[in-house]
Amino acid sequence: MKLSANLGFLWRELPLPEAIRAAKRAGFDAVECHFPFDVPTDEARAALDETGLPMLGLNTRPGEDGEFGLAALPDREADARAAIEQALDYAKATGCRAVHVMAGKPDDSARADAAFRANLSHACELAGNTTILIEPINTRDVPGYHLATIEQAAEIVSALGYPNLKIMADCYHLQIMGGDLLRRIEKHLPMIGHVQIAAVPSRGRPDEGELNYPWIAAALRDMGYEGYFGAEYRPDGPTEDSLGWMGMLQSR
Ligand SMILES: O=C(O)[C@H](O)C(=O)CO
Ligand SMILES: [Mg+2]
Repeated sequence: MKLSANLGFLWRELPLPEAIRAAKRAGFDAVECHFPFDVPTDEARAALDETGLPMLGLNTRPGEDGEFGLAALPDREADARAAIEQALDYAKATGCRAVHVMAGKPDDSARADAAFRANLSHACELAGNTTILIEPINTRDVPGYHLATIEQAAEIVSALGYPNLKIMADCYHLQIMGGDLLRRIEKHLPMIGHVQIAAVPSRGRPDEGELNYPWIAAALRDMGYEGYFGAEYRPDGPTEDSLGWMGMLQSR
């Protein structure tokens, strides 16, 4: 299994270039991050080139004061598109493969849906070779988030019809929002651009909690998933001390 370190949660105390180097030392095959925009692109790029790790993804900026994305906020089209353009520019300058367009927590869900689809279309048309990801996020952690289920994400991907629009299937969120992980991932497999993992319910290291990731990873591989598994969990101490689970997945 190919493993990616999510540097929004792992080694988050380190500057991004140092976190990339730490991920390499620990044996990860790739990295992904959340909001790298304060780090000059040439510094991030230099660490990626030096380590040889691909950067799989980054997020559009979340907005202000507890906002969790902008793309589904009616009347915020200019802010949402500026965030998309900033993320795509950063991705292109660093060779990052995907941009996760964060939806946000709108008040009016019908207008929100129209705004989200229009902003995603804009993102897909600008993106070229960069993949655009949308991620269902559980509403226990983020009440009011516009995109909460894989079924909702699949309907949007299918309706918009862009080949570079994919779903980020975060097993932590999917398990909380209905479970039945394997069947639901298998049903939507051609639309899935990336998979993330963490324990449920703690969001701790993937060898804790109610999900059996070695088994899930082998089942996903058998059904044809060839991508990486992004470790997006919160270590309960230094990241290096939390990595005992890696061998269990790498050997599958
Ligand atoms: O929270 C998550 O699961 C994400 O993957 C994310 O990118 C939001 O920061
Ligand atoms: Mg995630």
